[in-house]
Amino acid sequence: MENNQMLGSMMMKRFSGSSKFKRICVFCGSSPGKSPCYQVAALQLANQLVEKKIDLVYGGGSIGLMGMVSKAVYNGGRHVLGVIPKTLMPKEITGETVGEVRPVSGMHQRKAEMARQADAFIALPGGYGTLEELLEVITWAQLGIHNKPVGLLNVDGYYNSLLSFIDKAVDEGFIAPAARSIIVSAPTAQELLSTLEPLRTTFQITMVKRQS
Ligand SMILES: CC(C)=CCNc1ncnc2c1ncn2[C@@H]1O[C@H](COP(=O)(O)O)[C@@H](O)[C@H]1O
Repeated sequence: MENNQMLGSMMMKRFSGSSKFKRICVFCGSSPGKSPCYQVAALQLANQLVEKKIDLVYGGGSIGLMGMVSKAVYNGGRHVLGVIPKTLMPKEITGETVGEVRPVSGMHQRKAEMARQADAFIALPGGYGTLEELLEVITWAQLGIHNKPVGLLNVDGYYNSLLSFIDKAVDEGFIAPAARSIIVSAPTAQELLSTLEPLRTTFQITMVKRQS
């Protein structure tokens, strides 16, 4: 496709409210969090995905914020893919899942499969599991293993201390300044998605230019 044709179709998609992203991987807490603001943010993200016709890939399970996002995206008519290690499949651990469930052999395979299936990543508030998943996709971006945008939904400043820590790591020479920009943060789902969209667009244009 010619560059100007491609730009035209991108503009059409932007005005029609749909997205360049087909499927986004969401990392989030298996707990709901204490403040209702986290659950509200999870539902707002789900609504944005539905509105922009974006499908969901996530860690499976119906508990906490994971359950809220997956149910809302599924009920909104989008495809939901839950990638679950066989050991976590018993319903008493992850609860009743919605949509398509893909069993994998372990936690490492799960992350690789979630990353393979998505064309961007978003982390909502969560605990160790969410942090581990987030940091891994950032590390993979730094190593050039993927070039998919990574967004942090910084609900009510939940991730302020993580962002300050990353800035300190840059100041202290442990993270390259260029690698700081891998992670994009915003306080609302709407802002985050509109910040992530052009990142992928820019990349695609670069790819087209390289190929032509
Ligand atoms: C035994 C137990 C605690 C089960 C929790 N059940 C779970 N079911 C599915 N995915 C999960 C579960 N716990 C953690 N994860 C993964 O780790 C993240 C959430 O971990 P956390 O709550 O932030 O730390 C999710 O994005 C998910 O991919």
